[in-house]
Amino acid sequence: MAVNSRLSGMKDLSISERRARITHSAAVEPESLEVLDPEHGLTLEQADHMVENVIGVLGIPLGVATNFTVNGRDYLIPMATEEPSVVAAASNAARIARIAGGFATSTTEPLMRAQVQVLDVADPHAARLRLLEARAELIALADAQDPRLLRSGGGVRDVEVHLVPAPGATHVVLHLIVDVRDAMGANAVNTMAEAIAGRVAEIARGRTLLRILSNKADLRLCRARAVFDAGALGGPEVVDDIVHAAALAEADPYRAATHNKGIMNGVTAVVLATGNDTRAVEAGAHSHAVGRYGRYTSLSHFEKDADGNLVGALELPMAVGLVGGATKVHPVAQAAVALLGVTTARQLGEVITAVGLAQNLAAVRALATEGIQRGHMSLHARNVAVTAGATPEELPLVVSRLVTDRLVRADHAEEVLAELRGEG
Ligand SMILES: CC(C)(COP(=O)([O-])OP(=O)([O-])OC[C@H]1O[C@@H](n2cnc3c(N)ncnc32)[C@H](O)[C@@H]1OP(=O)([O-])[O-])[C@@H](O)C(=O)NCCC(=O)NCCSC(=O)C[C@@](C)(O)CC(=O)[O-]
Ligand SMILES: NC(=O)C1=CN([C@@H]2O[C@H](COP(=O)(O)OP(=O)(O)OC[C@H]3O[C@@H](n4cnc5c(N)ncnc54)[C@H](O)[C@@H]3O)[C@@H](O)[C@H]2O)C=CC1
Repeated sequence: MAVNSRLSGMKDLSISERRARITHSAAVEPESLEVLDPEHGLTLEQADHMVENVIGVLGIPLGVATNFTVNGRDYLIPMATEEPSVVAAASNAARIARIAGGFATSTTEPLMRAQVQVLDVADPHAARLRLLEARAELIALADAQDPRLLRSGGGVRDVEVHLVPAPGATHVVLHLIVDVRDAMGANAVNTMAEAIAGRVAEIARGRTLLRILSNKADLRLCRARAVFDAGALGGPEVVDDIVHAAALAEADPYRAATHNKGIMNGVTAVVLATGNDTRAVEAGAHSHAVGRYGRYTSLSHFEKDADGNLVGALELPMAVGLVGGATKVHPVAQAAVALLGVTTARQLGEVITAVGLAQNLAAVRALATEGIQRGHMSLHARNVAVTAGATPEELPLVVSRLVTDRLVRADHAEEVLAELRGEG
């Protein structure tokens, strides 16, 4: 069944009504969403198998972003986040992108790097050539570690040898370039790196030290672009101002860090929802933000097209997988993957990149127009009211007062509560 992600008014529904709309609009059975109930999600026993010294599990809200079209196909996007307005913002931007056909995405092959560091090499330049001469032998040795990966069409694709000038010596660093197919790939490439290290030491005539993947996944890139209709954004001045805002992020690292945080609001939420490694994706993104000019800058770009509409473009390293890691063992992650309906790691990475671009656009549009506080803080007001002690019955009244008074602050929430309760 084709998914229809154009769902309006989800915010006004109860949780069970939202679930009913989702199962009606996507190819998932209602029972598959039952694991989203806290009492049916990750069990203590499952958690105890995942990490060490387990004493409990942490619940994070799982929302669904609507309106996404990627490469002509609709997706409902599971997002795990503690931050208010993230899911709303992604849905809002996807709604605008949809007018011009949604997001177009592409990806490289899923290539990860593992590094093998060699120390105490007397002749680093000659050692580099000796290692490159042994390319076929090293590839065969590494490939022999992972027959399942080979059967899936993956395996080592190349060997590079970098000479890294470091204090006191030149380090010889061999890179194994591995096609990890649908895995995130860390365990797969780490096993290979450890397996070839002895032979690398012999050939280089040195001592191997670190044998680990690089989180600078610069050969595993996902790209997303979209046209955002000028009228739906608020007019030509808004387009120009978003371009001005993006220009500051390109030029100024103080702004770039916040701009990129806005992108990661979306990216990390989907990475987490699907049980993937958030730190790996974040490390990759921030190293990519330094880019080829050696200066930290924005990951995305916004420009005005010939028709006066806004065009957004985003490229990100994307080390995510569908086999291995928590994705396969966490029941909620499995439900999230089923809801997304992705079948390859590359497809997952492309959708995540589209979400990153949407998230970025929503935030920058808010900043370039009314400011972040109205949209974000009116949703954050619920947290503030609960923190101040509002009961479920008092909540709507307190939230509405905080928003109308444009004072979304704990002290004001306490004042409003005292007033409501006839105190003071
Ligand atoms: C918050 C909005 C979307 C309101 O925007 P709005 O224009 O008031 O929204 P609306 O009521 O007209 O609704 C438009 C659509 O937005 C979605 N939507 C709207 N409200 C909800 C809701 N409650 N629950 C679910 N979905 C919602 C929904 O898709 C809805 O369509 P509909 O369903 O009506 O057909 C807008 O102001 C916005 O996009 N703001 C940006 C918020 C944001 O970026 N938050 C992230 C936290 S701030 C941060 O960490 C990053 C930052 C900002 O520093 C990054 C940077 O500096 O670049
Ligand atoms: N620096 C980092 O980012 C590090 C991350 N990790 C962790 O490593 C885990 C991910 O490692 P993985 O190697 O992805 O997991 P994994 O080792 O659990 O699964 C990958 C394996 O699945 C098999 N496989 C089956 N079907 C496949 C297919 N279609 N495509 C690819 N492989 C297939 C292959 O044998 C492959 O080696 C994550 O939990 C991550 O947090 C571990 C060490 C360092």
